[in-house]
Amino acid sequence: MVGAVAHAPILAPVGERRLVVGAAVVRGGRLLACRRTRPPEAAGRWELPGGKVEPDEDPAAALVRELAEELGVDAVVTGWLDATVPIRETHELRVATVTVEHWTPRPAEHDRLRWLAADELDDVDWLEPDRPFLAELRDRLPVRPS
Ligand SMILES: Nc1nc2c([nH]c(=O)n2[C@H]2C[C@H](O)[C@@H](COP(=O)(O)OP(=O)(O)OP(=O)(O)O)O2)c(=O)[nH]1
Repeated sequence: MVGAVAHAPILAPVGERRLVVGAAVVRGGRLLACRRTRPPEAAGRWELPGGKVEPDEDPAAALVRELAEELGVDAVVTGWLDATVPIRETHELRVATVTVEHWTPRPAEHDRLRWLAADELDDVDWLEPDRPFLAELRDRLPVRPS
């Protein structure tokens, strides 16, 4: 038994992990998805713009900072989705809704941006932790007439 305990993975409980914040930016009824370029194992995968919250940093302030750094836009956080989703063993993802008044992005870290309608959210290869948020995000987007 001692051996089994010694070899158990050390998983930090949700809440003790370092927080990563992602932004749900919606314009014209579509959600912004960004394609990563690094690290190699995540390059080509899609995510919400955002990043790691620094120690003692307010999560909303961190998201505003990340959107300025990554996209060169000035964002306002308007609310948070309910879920908190683990990222590997060390981090956890929360997602906020944001508004961006003047949308003139200068992508500094992503090689492609896409605006996805409700029925297109499954068209890109999202990072795994983002997938549990898609149903709630889809519900917030208008349904397109078929
Ligand atoms: N930004 C962002 N990161 C995500 C999402 N989903 C997800 O699993 N992640 C992961 C990818 C990375 O392992 C981690 C965030 O790292 P990052 O590289 O984007 O953050 P950062 O700019 O603050 O990082 P750093 O390189 O300066 O340390 O969280 C998402 O929707 N947005």
